[in-house]
Amino acid sequence: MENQVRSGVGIDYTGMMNSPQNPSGLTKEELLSLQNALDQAQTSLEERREAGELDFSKLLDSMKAQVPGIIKYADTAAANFENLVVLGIGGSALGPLAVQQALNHYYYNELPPEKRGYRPRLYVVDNIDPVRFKELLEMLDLRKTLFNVISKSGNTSETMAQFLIVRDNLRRVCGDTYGEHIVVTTDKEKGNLLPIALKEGFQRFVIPGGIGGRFSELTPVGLLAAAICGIDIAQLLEGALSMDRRIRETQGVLLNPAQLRAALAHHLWQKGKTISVFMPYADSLKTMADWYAQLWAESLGKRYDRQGREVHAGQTPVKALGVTDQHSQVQLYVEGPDDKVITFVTIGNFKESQVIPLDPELPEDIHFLGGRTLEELLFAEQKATEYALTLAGRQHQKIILSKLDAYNLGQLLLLLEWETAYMGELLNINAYDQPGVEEGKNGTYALMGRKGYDVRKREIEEYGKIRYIL
Ligand SMILES: O=P(O)(O)OC[C@H]1O[C@](O)(CO)[C@@H](O)[C@@H]1O
Repeated sequence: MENQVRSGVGIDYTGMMNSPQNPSGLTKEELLSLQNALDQAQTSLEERREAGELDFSKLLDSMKAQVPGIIKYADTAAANFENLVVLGIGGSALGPLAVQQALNHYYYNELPPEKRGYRPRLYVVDNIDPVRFKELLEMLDLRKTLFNVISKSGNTSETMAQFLIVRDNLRRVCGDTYGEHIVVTTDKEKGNLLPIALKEGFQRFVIPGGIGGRFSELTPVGLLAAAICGIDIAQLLEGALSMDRRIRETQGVLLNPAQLRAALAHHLWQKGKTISVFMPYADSLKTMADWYAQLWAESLGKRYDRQGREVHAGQTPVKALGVTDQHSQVQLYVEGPDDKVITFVTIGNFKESQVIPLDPELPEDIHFLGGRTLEELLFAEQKATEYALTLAGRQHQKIILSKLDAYNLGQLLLLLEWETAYMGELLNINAYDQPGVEEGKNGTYALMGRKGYDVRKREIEEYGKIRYIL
């Protein structure tokens, strides 16, 4: 069955390969032509790993060793609180959100406590919209709420602002015990959050030094919230470790899944496919597309290559959802500019099945649905979209999860992280910094009056003098 792999995570890249139906697809020779570059990438990624740049892979074992401690804290937190609120942004929020949505009940927060295994509801607040924030605080009983403040740098304005508001509210409502409602996840040595946590005695978890936000889901950033909400984090890490080994120990583009995905992306990038669409066919993977978008965009969108030449590299990630977006974006994918490569993500076996009833009294035209299942309809629609794209000469591939569980999700996370690292090597850029984002952060500091940013403030004010406003 095409939407099936025996177990684990597989890649069906038929829709990218040359065939009578897809004459503009890649040939096997084209794929193999990148092998030397991929071998060099593999060597240099191992070196970077040793040097501490790829700690998302290197520290997986030590994360596994932390599991009992995390679970111990998580179980106590689950017994003491009805709500868990994650305060963070970017990599400090998207991973926890994606894993929760993928693995827990879709309506987890709405379930009665016994159906949640008496674990707290989870809210991930990844923005500073004042209306949403105020309404969240109004809705929660703060005496029954735990806040996990997550920031690798410990300096991010948005997260610090959220934290200050929450701390203030907690002090008013909970008095001297307010600190018991805050758990901080941040760097071991750096940032402003750390000294506050130490001074005020908040429970603390550490984000290891060599892991940037977008690569940090399998550290306490993601593991803590997942464990508090009853997700099997040991299995998540087991899956991650198995994919990590598979990628590190396998040679050859046709066998190594990260090399394959990066090679396909790189070939198509060179052929002008500047947009990478990530389209899961499962509502529970919708926020995984948000997580992937940050990973791909922030890692690969770079002005300079490693030699300082201006390259403006990077594919624009687009998030879509099957089948929903078949009725909106797919029109563009099939007939619009030929600048996209589409990755479907499918689940071989859904954990639930839903039969569509057959009613002979109803019009005959809808009888074909009766007796079939919703997942059959979903698979049929996904396959039909593949076919329509192929007929239109559009390139697509599919990541297949045999089923959606913690083990396979861990594998998927590592696959996407490693393929991003490989793509960084093929593009010859630094995939681990984000200088374009820093500029905006500094500008915000300046406009908000942070000490030491006066010159920048004057520059921005100067720039703002002439406006064209209708
Ligand atoms: O975890 P931090 O340091 O608060 O950063 C949050 C996010 O901000 C960025 O630094 C820039 O957008 C991301 O890379 C990161 O995930």
